[in-house]
Amino acid sequence: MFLTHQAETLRSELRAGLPEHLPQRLGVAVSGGGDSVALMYLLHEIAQSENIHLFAATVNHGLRPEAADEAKQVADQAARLGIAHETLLWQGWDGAGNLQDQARQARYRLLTDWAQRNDISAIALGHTADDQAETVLMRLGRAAGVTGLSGMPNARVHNGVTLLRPMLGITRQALRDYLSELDVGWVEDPSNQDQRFDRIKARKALQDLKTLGISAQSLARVAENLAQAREALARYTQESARSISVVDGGDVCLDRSGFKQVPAEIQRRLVVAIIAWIAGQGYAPRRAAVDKAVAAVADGRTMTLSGCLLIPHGNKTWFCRELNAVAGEMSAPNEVWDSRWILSGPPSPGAEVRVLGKDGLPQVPDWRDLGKPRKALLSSPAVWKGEKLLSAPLVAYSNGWTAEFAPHRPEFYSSILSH
Ligand SMILES: Nc1ncnc2c1ncn2[C@@H]1O[C@H](COP(=O)(O)OP(=O)(O)OP(=O)(O)O)[C@@H](O)[C@H]1O
Repeated sequence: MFLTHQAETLRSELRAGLPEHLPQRLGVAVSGGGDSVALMYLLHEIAQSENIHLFAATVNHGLRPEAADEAKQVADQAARLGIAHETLLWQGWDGAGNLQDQARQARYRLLTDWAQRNDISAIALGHTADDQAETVLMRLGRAAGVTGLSGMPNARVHNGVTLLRPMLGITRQALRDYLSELDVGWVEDPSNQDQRFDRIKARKALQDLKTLGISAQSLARVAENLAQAREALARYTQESARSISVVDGGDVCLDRSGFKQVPAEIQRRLVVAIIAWIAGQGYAPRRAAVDKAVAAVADGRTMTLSGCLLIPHGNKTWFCRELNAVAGEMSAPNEVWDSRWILSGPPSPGAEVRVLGKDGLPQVPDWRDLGKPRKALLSSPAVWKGEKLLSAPLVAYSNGWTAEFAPHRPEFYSSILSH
């Protein structure tokens, strides 16, 4: 295909937003809108010159009658480029929850499942500089910090698949101009005109901000700058964690006087990182709750937060799982318990993994000798047969059993860099 100077610039900007080494099989999510159609055409050029396979998918949410035709239009465009294309149908909405949110979650699930089925390790998405600028504007309204204002990340892993956003520096207009030049059509999503959505309001506000010299591109650059600052803060947090905390089994113990000496921003990041590591990413606490936790650590007070318990213990604060959060967790041996642990041992018919709890701890002979807070021990995983405790490997009562981290679970200090 003949490329004009402008198209060539776009292509190299897009390439710069992609990882240096592209996977052999790359996916592209194409809604049929101008951004993702342009992405498919540009990626097609790149895939040809770098000799990789490109695959495209469109999700039909089944919410608008025209959606099937739109998916067909993308399928035809893909076919003309020689790209394998699949339409993924969402049939899951049961009327519960927020429709936009449910549709979005379903879309990512369908796309990542599609990628896994086809051995595709990364999917490119068509978010643009305008989307990034709108995100930043909306987050300004929520008084976000460095992380929030760094906008959408250009890569993140979802359901085992890497989602790439290589066009965060490219404007929507440049992509539409490119398509017009190629004489390729696209669909305008009708929800774009709908004032109900904050994103659309942000889009309109951006028009007005132009008089102040604030453009989509400048806000997208702000996000990029802050993403670099976020990266630096994550490293600072990691270094602080290494010097003032130790990992004990699944718990993290933080030295109180060391904690008081690090800047407030790092204190908050430490607390968030510890909680995310212990309780899982789905438990991200709110800013006010994090501030309370920082104060609780500094003052040596007990607190519960997002499924974790913070317990002062000597000159440390012990972060562990909260008993109530895991009281109902049950799994078989060799399976994952609480998304964290795998307990394995000798064949024991009828054995199950449950929390040690108040019934189990008294059955462990020497738990007091461990010198750990009782409440931290209570929430440990244990192996039970009926009411009989077989093992509590994290409480030095193993009886031939071991407790290992679930395979996907990162080590604590490296998990800090993923925030
Ligand atoms: N129906 C769809 N089928 C395939 N891909 C889609 C679909 N909808 C959106 N996408 C992909 O997601 C990108 C962003 O689209 P859009 O901005 O509408 O989504 P969003 O819900 O705002 O995304 P996010 O919530 O992740 O910011 C598109 O450019 C495209 O790559």
